[in-house]
Amino acid sequence: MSPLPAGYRIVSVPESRKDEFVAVDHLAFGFEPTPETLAEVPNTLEWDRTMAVERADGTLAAVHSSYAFELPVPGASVPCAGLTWVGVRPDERRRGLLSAMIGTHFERALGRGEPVSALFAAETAIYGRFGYGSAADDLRLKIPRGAKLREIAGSEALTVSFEPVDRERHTDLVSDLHRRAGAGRPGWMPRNTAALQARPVVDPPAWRDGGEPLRIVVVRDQDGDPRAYALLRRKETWVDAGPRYPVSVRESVAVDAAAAHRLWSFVLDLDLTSDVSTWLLPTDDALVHLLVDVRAALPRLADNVWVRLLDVPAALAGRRYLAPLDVVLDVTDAHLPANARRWRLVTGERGDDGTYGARVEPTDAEPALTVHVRELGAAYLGGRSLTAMVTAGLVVEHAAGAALQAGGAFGWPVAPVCSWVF
Ligand SMILES: CC(=O)SCCNC(=O)CCNC(=O)[C@H](O)C(C)(C)COP(=O)(O)OP(=O)(O)OC[C@H]1O[C@@H](n2cnc3c(N)ncnc32)[C@H](O)[C@@H]1OP(=O)(O)O
Repeated sequence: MSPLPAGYRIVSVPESRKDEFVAVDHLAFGFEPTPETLAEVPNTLEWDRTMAVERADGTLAAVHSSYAFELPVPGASVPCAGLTWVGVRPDERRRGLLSAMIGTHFERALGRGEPVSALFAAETAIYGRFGYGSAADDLRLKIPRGAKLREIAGSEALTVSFEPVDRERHTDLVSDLHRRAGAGRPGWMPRNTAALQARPVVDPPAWRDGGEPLRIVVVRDQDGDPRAYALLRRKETWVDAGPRYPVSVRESVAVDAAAAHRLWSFVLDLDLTSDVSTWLLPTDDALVHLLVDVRAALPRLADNVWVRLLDVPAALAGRRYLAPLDVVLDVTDAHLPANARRWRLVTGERGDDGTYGARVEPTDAEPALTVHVRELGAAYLGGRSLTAMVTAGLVVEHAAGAALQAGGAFGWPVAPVCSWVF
């Protein structure tokens, strides 16, 4: 992708070089965890997927790693390299180190048979140039205490517990409910290792920003089975008019509407509090529909997961489509030339769930759409409209109506999101 400075080379990083690796990331991100935090937070790196740029003197100048994920996509899931821990020493910036690492990352992911890569972007300007497209938004709300919810039958019968988070007791509960609540949602990345499963329930004091230790609200049915949780903390705040504690929700999930109603009825009515801030909710979360006055919750969108199609035909054939489609796409991709050509995507028989699989083959036929691999990545999870991209001038439509038809097939009724940052 771009040559490294003379004497620099890309190397694998074994666990024995963990301290060197982590030190580069701390320099790049400008933070230094306390020994207490380091001891408490599990290291999630997969060492056979952890790489660095080494200088001629053997020291590390830049690092990255990836997770072996299975990315939920519309109606299916595909192997995915979850790019993470990208950092370049501040005194080595803008010399092409990231570009070289991205080249290695693509090559290794393709070698492992991963047709897709995904990431959370520290800054939005970084990854589009490498063909990653912003594929989902998440919703952030700041809901006034006591906000009214629409009534949902069955909510009253559910019980609620509120307790300190305990890693031993709550890891499995959170993992299991997270998986169940997100089933069928594109982008809902499973936390597939013990270290990743522990992440949501660890709570070193340095992460509390003056708030209380992490608490968990659990909603259970009459049999005692968990149906929803919220991980949250309150921050003691007194003003002349009285208590005004803000509540910050780290993660919340519910397996059905009654559980969501019971959960939010409780969280929105905690004593001493003034408002509840949510994080990384899907844009179609049940809460949006339950709130009587969603405007008062000051909804705000932020870019969520970014997706890069590494192997275009395998990636496009790896998901389902909402409508029959026969379309020729002229794909542009400056970094992975094997993708840069015309592809014919043809859907097959309608499946039992009403959706369609597809085969994707090279063709010389005239294209209906010219699309950069970045925009294809953005549309891949079904949450971005190809028609809107034509309107914005990012996708070129050669045949009238092609974007409407392809967009209808690529779209998906469940909004994509990843509920946690990897
Ligand atoms: C998935 C994740 O882990 S996200 C975390 C990313 N890490 C961080 O944000 C930590 C702090 N920043 C860094 O470590 C580095 O500055 C990085 C990783 C963002 C960039 O690394 P560099 O080695 O400087 O990038 P590199 O020199 O390869 O730049 C490639 C191109 O991207 C551009 N670029 C790189 N970073 C940025 C940025 N933050 N904003 C805008 N453009 C950028 C460069 O200008 C260059 O453009 P050009 O090709 O037109 O000349």
